[in-house]
Amino acid sequence: ASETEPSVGDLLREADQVRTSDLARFDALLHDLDALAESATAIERERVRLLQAHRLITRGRSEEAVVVLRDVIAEPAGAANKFLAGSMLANTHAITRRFELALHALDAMLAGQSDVEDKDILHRGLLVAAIVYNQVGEFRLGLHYAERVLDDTPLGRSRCAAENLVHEARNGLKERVDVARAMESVQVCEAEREPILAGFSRTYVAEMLAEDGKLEDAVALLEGYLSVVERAGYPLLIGQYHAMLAEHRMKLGDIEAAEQHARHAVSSTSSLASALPLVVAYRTLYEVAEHRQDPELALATYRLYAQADKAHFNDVKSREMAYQVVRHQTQQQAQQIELLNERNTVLELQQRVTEQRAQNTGLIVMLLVVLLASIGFWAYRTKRVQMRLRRMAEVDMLTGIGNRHHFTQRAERALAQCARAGEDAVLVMFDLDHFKLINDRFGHAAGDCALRHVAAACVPLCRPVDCFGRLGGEEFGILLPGCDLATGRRLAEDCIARFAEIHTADCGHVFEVTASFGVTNSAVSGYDLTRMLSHADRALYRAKRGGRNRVCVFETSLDAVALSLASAAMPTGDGADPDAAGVDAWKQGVAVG
Ligand SMILES: Nc1nc2c(ncn2[C@@H]2O[C@H](COP(=O)(O)OP(=O)(O)OP(=O)(O)O)[C@@H](O)[C@H]2O)c(=O)[nH]1
Repeated sequence: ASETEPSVGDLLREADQVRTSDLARFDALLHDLDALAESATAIERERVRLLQAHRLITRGRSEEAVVVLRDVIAEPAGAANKFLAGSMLANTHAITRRFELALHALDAMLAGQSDVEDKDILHRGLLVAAIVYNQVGEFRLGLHYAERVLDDTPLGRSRCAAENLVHEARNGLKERVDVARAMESVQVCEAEREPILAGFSRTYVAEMLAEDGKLEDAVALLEGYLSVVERAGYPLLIGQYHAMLAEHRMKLGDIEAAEQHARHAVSSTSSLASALPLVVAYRTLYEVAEHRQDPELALATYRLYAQADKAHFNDVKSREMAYQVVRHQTQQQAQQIELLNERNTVLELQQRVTEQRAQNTGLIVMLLVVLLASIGFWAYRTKRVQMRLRRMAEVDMLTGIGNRHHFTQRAERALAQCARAGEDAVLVMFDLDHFKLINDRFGHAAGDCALRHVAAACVPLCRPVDCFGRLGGEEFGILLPGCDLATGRRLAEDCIARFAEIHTADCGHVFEVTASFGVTNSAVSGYDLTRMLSHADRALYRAKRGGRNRVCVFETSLDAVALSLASAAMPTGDGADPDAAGVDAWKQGVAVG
């Protein structure tokens, strides 16, 4: 059964075809479509609504139709439906002579034309545009839209309608209508069974014939078709045929026929107070009365002619005015939109400026951060270099303890502090025993290794306030501020004990490391470092002489001999410490010996 049953699409197509020609069938189809609403798509259901609106229009219920059409335009299921609804709305307003509304509807409809793919629907809209623009006297626009339809070389009814609209527009523009083309469109319209449109096409041909002085031909053409036009039953067209015939007959001197046609024209268009045929008909009747020298009738018909002419003129002007009003409104709207757009642009620019400013601030902050980071980095690098340089200047690279220069500085400061505080300070000085032998036997690297062991063994015995340094070669010094002689001696003995525990296997050879110690304190030697060093050195020398690997405390009675011997052997320089100079000379003598 489903194979024979027509689909919603089929029914829609048929309803569309018969909507103007067969109202009974159209109603039946709408009824069927209503029943099939469930199986229809949203677009199809909407198309049914548009057909229902069409039925309302044909029954004179245009107000209700307008509500439906506006509804579809506001929320369409598809672009084509929106366009179709727009064209129907414009047409409805034009039929009810609300040209401003019609023009607004057209503007809205034409804005969506590029979205319409269905050519038939597009042509329907463009034809409505041509009709409305011709009606409001904008024949250029009428011509444009009618020709756009013809550009697509449409068939049948669309071509017939478009051709007629082209002729109407050219006529309105006072341009010549192409007679051959008008005759061709007559045939197209007749083939489409559109007697009214074919009839209008003939009026354009007749007009051109009359313009060329071929009045008889024009009359023959119009009269030959008059019965067909009368059967078609469109009052305006019937009126126009009779009015034209009346005018031409009058010119040909056929007064009786002219009067008859004029009266027919009046009777068929009497309900259309502003129709042009009425004007022509009354004018002919007036001319007939004049011709018959009937002043009373002439005056009466002239009055009617003047009235009809005024009504027609007013009608034309009001339609033209509608166009101007709408254009003005549209322009105003466009200006308002432009104004708003400009305002938006200003706001956008302002926002961009604000953003740019924020961006710039961010950039500056970033630059500052980068700058601070690099300054910080360079400060850190410089500090590190400084620290390295300082360490290099203060530390003995072989043993890692303070060098002689640093030892001297720290020890002098500590001694000055002890002097101020009236505290004792003790200096321990030691020299490795037979170090030359170690070097000679095991090599210089083994000697270096032994020096590192010795320094490392002493470090844990010193307090942070003690000054421990390598005075040169294999000679070391430890200054203990705030300590007495006994403490110094104990420290020296602890050192001896620790040296005895040194394992030199990691130096490549196993050998013993011992040292000889000389100790003095500030109570005996004073707070002068050079003097203390000198005294400690002398005690150390005694320790060497006494058999090495031992501690000797400076004693003036024992060590003064050496001092005076050294003083005598060594000439003293300007301001030189006699004690210190003596020790060095003496030492040199020992080394030589
Ligand atoms: N490996 C090494 N040897 C050094 C270093 N500084 C000095 N010497 C050596 O230490 C030796 C010191 O020898 P001397 O002053 O004769 O004294 P000694 O051999 O220790 O004998 P006494 O002091 O009398 O016990 C010299 O041979 C120097 O070359 C050093 O940094 N590394």
